[in-house]
Amino acid sequence: MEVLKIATAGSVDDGKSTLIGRLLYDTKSLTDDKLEAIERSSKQKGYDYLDFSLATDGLVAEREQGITIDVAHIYFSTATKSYIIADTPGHVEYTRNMVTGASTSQVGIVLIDARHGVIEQTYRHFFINNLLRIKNVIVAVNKMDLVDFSEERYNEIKADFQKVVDKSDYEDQNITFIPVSALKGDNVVEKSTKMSWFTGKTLLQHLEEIDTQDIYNLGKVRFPVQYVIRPKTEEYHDFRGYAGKVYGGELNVGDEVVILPSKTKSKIKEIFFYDKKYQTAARRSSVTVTLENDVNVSRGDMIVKENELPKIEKKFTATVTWMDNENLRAGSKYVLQHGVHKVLAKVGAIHNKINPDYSGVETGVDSLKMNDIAAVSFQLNKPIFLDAFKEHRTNGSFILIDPQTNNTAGVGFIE
Ligand SMILES: Nc1nc2c(ncn2[C@@H]2O[C@H](COP(=O)(O)OP(=O)(O)OP(=O)(O)O)[C@@H](O)[C@H]2O)c(=O)[nH]1
Repeated sequence: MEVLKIATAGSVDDGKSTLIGRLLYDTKSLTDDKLEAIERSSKQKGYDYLDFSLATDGLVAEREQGITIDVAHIYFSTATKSYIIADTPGHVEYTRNMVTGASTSQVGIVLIDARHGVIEQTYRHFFINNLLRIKNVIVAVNKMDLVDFSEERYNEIKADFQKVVDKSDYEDQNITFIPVSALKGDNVVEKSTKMSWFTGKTLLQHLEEIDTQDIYNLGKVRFPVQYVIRPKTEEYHDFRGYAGKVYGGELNVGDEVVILPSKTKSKIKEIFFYDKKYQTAARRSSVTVTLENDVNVSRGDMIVKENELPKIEKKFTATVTWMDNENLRAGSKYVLQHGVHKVLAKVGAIHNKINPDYSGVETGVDSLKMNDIAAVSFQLNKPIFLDAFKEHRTNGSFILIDPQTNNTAGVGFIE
């Protein structure tokens, strides 16, 4: 079954929990005991509607206790797809959580309270969706019941949001606006009877119809070798397999390939998944391949197609989101982990700090604090095989590790 990963972001009280609760409720994904708890609590509180905030109560409880949370993941499925929702809090101090949540998502939901319209946080949420090249963004204008389901108000918000979209440099992005009432259930799973002026799909219908093929088939194939398999048994004496995960495209038997960094040429001879042989290794599959000739391949090498070489560089610029308590400073050193490689990286210049509210950039900055986003240049002690993040989400991103504390201190997206 297809899996669609969604990242949601909204400001406090925009109704994120309610929207997720409504999705779970209307798709009958809540367990009986959760359902009972919700009905009981709603009755106790004297509500004439269901208190969906309980559907995601684990997260809420953590938040109330002020515990630093990562990203909560919520799972549900329909007959067509399995869904994973990465639920991230929308505050500026959680920017790093939003980045982590969105970095593996294919769809972003930006929530807007219809009464308040586009606010500063809306810009930041959209910016993060753009930074991470999320192709499908759904702008859910919520609480339509509190603005009399007004088409005029909805159009006003849409026009305001469009001004932000016009500033974006990501042209292939699909942006879909949907007016909803998460609380009352309008246009989430069921079509609203109160907004006949809206002719689009409901949120779930839209999610169901997103073409995951289109999202997955991107970029060039990158096969970082995780293990070299050389069984020492007599039967397999000459066997040399290279195990790893296929990123960005497919590998086929007979493909002309190049092994990096040596740039030796070869051809894919066999593709194994467990003990069975296949003609094709699909994107994101974990396989073992063998090559036609006896070439020297080690862990950390990368197999790519002959005419699709990545860049081999020791110097590059990346957009970094900083995640550590200790500031990032120009001149300091980190361990940069890019796929299976760990190299030493020295921070060159911090070119500019980007204001995610689209108000421009700050120059002359020499340190970054937690949640800051900036263009930073790096110098490595060894070259890595990289792509620009725009062209390859996996091979275009990395993490920075503080060598003293071993903390993940930042994430980077190569420019
Ligand atoms: N009238 C109306 N109220 C809504 C709607 N959606 C959410 N609410 C209410 O808005 C309030 C906040 O909703 P939550 O779902 O808790 O908001 P949240 O964005 O998850 O907030 P945090 O958990 O604090 O981040 C609650 O009282 C909800 O009942 C809606 O469509 N209409």
